[in-house]
Amino acid sequence: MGERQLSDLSEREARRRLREVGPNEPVQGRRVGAVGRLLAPLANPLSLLLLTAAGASALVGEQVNAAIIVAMVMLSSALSYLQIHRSQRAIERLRAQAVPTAKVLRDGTWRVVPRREVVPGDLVRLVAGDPVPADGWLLVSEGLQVQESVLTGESLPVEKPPGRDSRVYLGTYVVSGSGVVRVTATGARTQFGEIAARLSERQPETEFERGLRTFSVLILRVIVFLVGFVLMASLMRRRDPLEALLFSVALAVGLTPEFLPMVTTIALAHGAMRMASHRVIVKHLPAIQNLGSIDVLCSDKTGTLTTGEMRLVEHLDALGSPSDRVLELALLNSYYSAGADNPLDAAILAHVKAPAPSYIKVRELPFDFDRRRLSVMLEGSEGYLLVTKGAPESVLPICSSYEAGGEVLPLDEAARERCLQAPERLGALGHRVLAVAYKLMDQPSQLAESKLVLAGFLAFLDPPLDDAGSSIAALAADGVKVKILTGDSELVARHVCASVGVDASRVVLGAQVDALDDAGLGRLAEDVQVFARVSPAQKSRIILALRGRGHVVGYLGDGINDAPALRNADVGISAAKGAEVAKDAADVVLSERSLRVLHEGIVHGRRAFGNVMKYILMGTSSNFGNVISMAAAAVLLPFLPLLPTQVLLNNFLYDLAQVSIPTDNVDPTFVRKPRRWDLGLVREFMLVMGPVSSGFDLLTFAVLLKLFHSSESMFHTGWFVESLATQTLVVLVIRTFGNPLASLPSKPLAATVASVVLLGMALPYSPLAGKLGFVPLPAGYLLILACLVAAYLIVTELVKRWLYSRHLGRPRNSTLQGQPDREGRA
Ligand SMILES: Nc1ncnc2c1ncn2[C@@H]1O[C@H](COP(=O)(O)OP(=O)(O)OP(=O)(O)O)[C@@H](O)[C@H]1O
Ligand SMILES: [Mg+2]
Repeated sequence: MGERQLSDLSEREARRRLREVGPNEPVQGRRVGAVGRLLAPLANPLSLLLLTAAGASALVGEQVNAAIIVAMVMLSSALSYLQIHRSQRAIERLRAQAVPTAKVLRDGTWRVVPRREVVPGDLVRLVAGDPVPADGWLLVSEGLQVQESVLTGESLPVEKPPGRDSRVYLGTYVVSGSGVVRVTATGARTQFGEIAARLSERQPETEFERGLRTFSVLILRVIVFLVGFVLMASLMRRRDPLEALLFSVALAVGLTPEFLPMVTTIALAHGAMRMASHRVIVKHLPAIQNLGSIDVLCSDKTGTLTTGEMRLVEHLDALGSPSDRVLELALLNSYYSAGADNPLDAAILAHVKAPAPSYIKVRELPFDFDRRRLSVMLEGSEGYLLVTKGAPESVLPICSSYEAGGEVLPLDEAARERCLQAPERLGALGHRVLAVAYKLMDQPSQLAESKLVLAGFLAFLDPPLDDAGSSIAALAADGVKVKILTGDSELVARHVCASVGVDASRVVLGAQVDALDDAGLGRLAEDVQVFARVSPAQKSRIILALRGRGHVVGYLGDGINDAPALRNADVGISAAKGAEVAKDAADVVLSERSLRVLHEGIVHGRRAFGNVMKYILMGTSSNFGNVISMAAAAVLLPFLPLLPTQVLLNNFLYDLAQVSIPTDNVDPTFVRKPRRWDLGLVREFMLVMGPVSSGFDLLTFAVLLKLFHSSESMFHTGWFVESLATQTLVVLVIRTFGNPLASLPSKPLAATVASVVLLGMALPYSPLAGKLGFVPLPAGYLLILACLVAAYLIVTELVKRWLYSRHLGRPRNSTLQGQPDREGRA
């Protein structure tokens, strides 16, 4: 059936059906409305508890307290909401540049529409590399082969002839050939909608999210323990139960890193936006973070190390003499094959610049990455002609004779040896080599790829990219090992890798990969930098084996054959010009395939991570220490060490100072190594820095009680100011691994920290003081306070150096923290 007779949908009818059946999404994305998102931070149990407590306070006549609590809960929620909302909007705008599309026939013209707008009845054109956008049957098929392993487990592509029984399914993708599909079902109604949805989702949890979760569990445990303890102690001291409860809740709020989601989102969004200025699109925010953790980057060769623009440079007969005959045959193969959208075929067509002789195409055995060859059967005046081209290793075994100098001779062992000389010579020069073979037949009996005549070889030049060598060196210097996983031959891989500085002293072939179990492959893959003649499934296995050894693995590739590897990597990276299915499977899409841009992305990822880590270490050190001191004081003192509202205000101001952490500068040394969650460091910070900070709090208590014989209000005021100053200023120490005087914070961070400390000091002298329960502090105390804060900062600096050197200096061997550093380099 010609395409002219295809009955298409009108745009109007398509829109009507879209309204009727809904968008073509396997699982309807749960869209949270603006109100829902505004209320989400409020729904955190602590906020609810606080609001309940505020209600109770109001009932017993403490309206001021109630108002303060409600105001603070509202303000934090609003701030969080606004910031997160802004970042998400920015990310959605970026993501809109990478929406998946499909080509449909409507109102008589082929047009590209978002894939979610495909409706039943639509005619969809599929070419190699396209994901099948919905379920349907094939009206037209030109050697269409579909990879259905996600649904059937079958790893070889399935050939789909045209016809009503020839169905294609959402979730699969076209490996070669082309066709037109009549859509029968979309979205959740597709046969495999559910499976497809599950598969198209990324791994449920990224490395970063896992880290966040374990951290949250840690914090939750501490909160439950501490708050329970304080509540019991207060009740045993027969304090007012409402006040004791409020105080405990306030403590819990103080411990909760309530701005963590906001800080994380903003930090990651910052990274994403900076990457967007290099025209790199990040599809999921956590992918940025994972970029920063990558310690192994696997990549295919073409377009990463080389320009990807193929040029045909030689055409030789089987024994290596120049021959036009081989070029003629190659032209027939390229011209009549359906998936002509490929750089090798394009190079052949471009080289010849003349139309191919006219034949009738009878059949095609399309290219696939396991056979690595492609055959077409043509009908002409001399009978039936079968032309095959492909990797020499794949074509020679199906030949029984060869052609040289116009003569056809039997291909015995000795001849085979001689025929292999030309491709070896060309491969060693870094040329990609294809073999061409043919067979003449009277009958188109079967498309048997056997007993062919080897016509000769084609050599293609694909020069290495200028900046590939320097980018690989830069990545290596920053702790990212680059490994090449190519479907090309060992010789070519060796040559190209050597020219860009990848160690190709050992090259492992696909066949050797199959002989190994996962554990063995993992060990081997750590040592070897270059894999050649690997199939898509083997690429994927190598990635999984490396991940199994505790590496965070990125995969860069843009071909159909890269899709499984992209899916299985921690971060899949594809290019805008790549196959649709590769872009679908990727987390990050580069506008140009460039290792340099990717390197920058990795640095941005580490920066974002560095800032998130600062927030976490802040919260778990001085903030944690404060809460311990409060707990201790609540037990030891005859009165509450701070009023519940003061605890909340203190925490609120402290949080405010942290809002600008995502903007902070990150030490250049920090971004020079892959960074991963190190819960051990967090825990140690908590256990060491916390008590250090409590020590200074206790010193403050002593000063207030013994030196100044403070009243209850003065005690509250004195401690409020001390605690706010210490826990806020300590960011200047924690934010850098090195000397805080040599590494300056970003302007917004410096500004928020300074304003919060000054505001805290000014409050006791403000008109609000009375309502908040503050009294002016004596000048003498302020002087001592300044000394205490200075001493505290010096001590934390020393302790920080010790902690960081323990955690960041030593070679790691645990797979959970840092990457295994086999050479033991720090
Ligand atoms: N259109 C084609 N016709 C015949 N053979 C082909 C064609 N395309 C590729 N091949 C053969 O299949 C092999 C593997 O394909 P390809 O090189 O694209 O894999 P790859 O893993 O993506 O490689 P790279 O790392 O260079 O991108 C090629 O080296 C070539 O021998
Ligand atoms: Mg490729």
